[in-house]
Amino acid sequence: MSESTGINQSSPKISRLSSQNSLLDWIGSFGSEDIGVDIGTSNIVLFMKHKGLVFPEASVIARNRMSGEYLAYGTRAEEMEGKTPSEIVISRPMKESAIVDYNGTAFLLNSIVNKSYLKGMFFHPRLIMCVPKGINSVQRRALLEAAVAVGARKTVLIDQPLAAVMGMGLENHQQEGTMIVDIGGGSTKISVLSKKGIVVSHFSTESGSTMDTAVLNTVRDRYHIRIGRKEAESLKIALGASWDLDRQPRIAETSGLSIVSGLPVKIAVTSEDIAGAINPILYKIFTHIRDVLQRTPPALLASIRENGIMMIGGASQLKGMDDLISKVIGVPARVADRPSYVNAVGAGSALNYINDFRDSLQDLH
Ligand SMILES: Nc1ncnc2c1ncn2[C@@H]1O[C@H](COP(=O)(O)OP(=O)(O)OP(=O)(O)O)[C@@H](O)[C@H]1O
Repeated sequence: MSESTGINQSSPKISRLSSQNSLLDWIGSFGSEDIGVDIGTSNIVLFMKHKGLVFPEASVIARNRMSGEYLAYGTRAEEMEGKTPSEIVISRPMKESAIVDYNGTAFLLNSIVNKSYLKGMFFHPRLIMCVPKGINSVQRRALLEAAVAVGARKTVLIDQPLAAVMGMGLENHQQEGTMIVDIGGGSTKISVLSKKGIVVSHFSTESGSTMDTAVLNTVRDRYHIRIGRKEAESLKIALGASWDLDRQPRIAETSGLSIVSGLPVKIAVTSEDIAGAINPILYKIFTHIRDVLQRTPPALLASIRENGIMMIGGASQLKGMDDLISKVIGVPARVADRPSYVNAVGAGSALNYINDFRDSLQDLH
């Protein structure tokens, strides 16, 4: 069970912050900033109270294998992938929406905050961080330690679906019977909310990244060509999930290395190939959606049917995915505006109530 905060917009839960009047809080408030943070497997998105949305950075770091020294972070580190000598390791500190490299996550977050804000001597921001519903205590601690590394003087953890409804601008009374399907780079999170909070939720590891792996394997097996993850991602984005809807053949070109000749080659991949690769993943996601609907209290089902399924997360933008969900599940589905940023925007909106929430950093002591 998650220990993170359930935020109710119209009547925020009041549990007074004991460190609110502390000396550190007072000193830290000078020239400081409140920041909403969404650390994802693929991207980190920040929302700064005084600046708004910060352009997302890839959740990637570059490190020297021997010395352990960090060399780059974010999109710059991602661009180095496959182009560096063997002593430089490019890695993702998050896997399947969980922290797997604690120091790497702290370095990444610290670097992005520093870049976005000229860190002063007394820079001690207050953070609201999104967490998947049901996060375990080890992951919770890891996130709080990353917050400490940034010098945070207060940190509030907010369940992602609650951040999402705020990010979509829904008032508390409008969230009754809302179903959110968040298909990200590392996981799919499905939640149903009532006015009181999250009623049913489900977490699974089907994701944009597992789709990329499936595309990569299909191209290797079918065409005997080895392509990179970026190429697989581009094919997924270009051809999407619409084959199952209209059976219109579409093609996209990609380049890779022939396994037979060892030479670089260019090939055309079809939408049918991509459907063959990603359909087993999509249909698992549909099964999870059905399971969640079956566990949803009947009183909320009518509102879900009326409101439709809200899709967020980068991979919800897969071409045809909304129509496919509508057709298979029988409930209209639509993709939210800026689906990759909704959680961070929601955490940013929650900053207005930050004084009212308990400081999770207290649990570290
Ligand atoms: N137009 C698009 N069509 C299909 N997939 C897309 C598109 N744009 C981005 N994606 C995919 O979205 C995924 C990243 O989504 P997002 O940034 O929401 O993930 P994340 O928040 O980092 O991950 P998570 O929340 O699962 O830990 C990647 O797999 C990427 O390929």
